[in-house]
Amino acid sequence: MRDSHQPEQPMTSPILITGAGQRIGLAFAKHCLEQDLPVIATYRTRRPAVDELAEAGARCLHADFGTDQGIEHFLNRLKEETVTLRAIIHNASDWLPESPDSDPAEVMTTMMQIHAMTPYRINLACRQLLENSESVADIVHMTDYVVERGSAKHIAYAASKAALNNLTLSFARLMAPRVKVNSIAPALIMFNEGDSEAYREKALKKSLLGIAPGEEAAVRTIQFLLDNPYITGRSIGLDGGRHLV
Ligand SMILES: NC(=O)C1=CN([C@@H]2O[C@H](COP(=O)(O)OP(=O)(O)OC[C@H]3O[C@@H](n4cnc5c(N)ncnc54)[C@H](OP(=O)(O)O)[C@@H]3O)[C@@H](O)[C@H]2O)C=CC1
Ligand SMILES: Nc1nc2c(c(=O)[nH]1)N=C([C@H](O)[C@@H](O)CO)CN2
Repeated sequence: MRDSHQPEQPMTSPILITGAGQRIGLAFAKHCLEQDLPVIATYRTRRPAVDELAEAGARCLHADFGTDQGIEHFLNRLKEETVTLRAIIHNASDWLPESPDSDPAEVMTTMMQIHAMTPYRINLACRQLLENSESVADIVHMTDYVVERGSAKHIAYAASKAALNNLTLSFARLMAPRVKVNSIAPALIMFNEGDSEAYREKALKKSLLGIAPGEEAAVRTIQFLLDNPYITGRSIGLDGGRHLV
């Protein structure tokens, strides 16, 4: 029972992480929970890792951003959960390649839906929640190094990440000074199951540092942006010097 003479403790606004069911999103959610920071995590596929997040205190919301209805449903659920947000980490993503049997219109539509429409709609809908934060709030867009160079095999993916990077510029202007908005543009961070040895060897050679650093490199970069009071409208290249190879 709180002593009535104690000053009202400022509420700690939750951090929203999309696509937190695995890999980088999951790692950042765990990082926040380890610091006793409240987390709202979205997942599309219910895995044991999501159960573990919930057991650790995260509020886990199902969200499939593949349709406008899915975004709308998520936003309605989010607003039932909180009236304030410390940060939004737009991490949810699908790395769709073009392939001979894929429909180009479907690939582009899906990529723009997840990487541009979803962050766009969530940012606009959550502006007041972010401004209600007890401290300056953050939006972090997880883009990709290919924003700078394009991609031969993930053309629509690269274009959608470039759109996301442009949202960083617009939302940084719109939401200052109560909200900072930045991109993180990773190159290879971690491999996927099933990546062949030949692919791994080739991929590692694409950067100066020649490593796949793992989730922690992304976790530290997100935290760096949340901790820094004077960076907004910028893209942080998390790419091992790939741009110089
Ligand atoms: N890993 C890397 O080396 C690199 C990563 N990045 C970027 O960093 C971020 C994190 O990467 P990584 O951890 O590998 O990401 P993942 O490929 O593991 O994807 C993260 C999550 O996105 C979710 N997701 C995909 N489609 C949808 C959808 N339609 N609706 C809701 N959620 C969806 C998936 O949910 P579920 O599994 O629950 O279905 C998945 O768990 C991404 O934005 C990625 O583009 C950029 C460059 C390199
Ligand atoms: N959603 C995802 N996006 C990306 C992934 C991934 O696994 N999921 N992986 C990459 C590659 O690591 C690429 O950077 C290697 O050059 C890119 N985007």
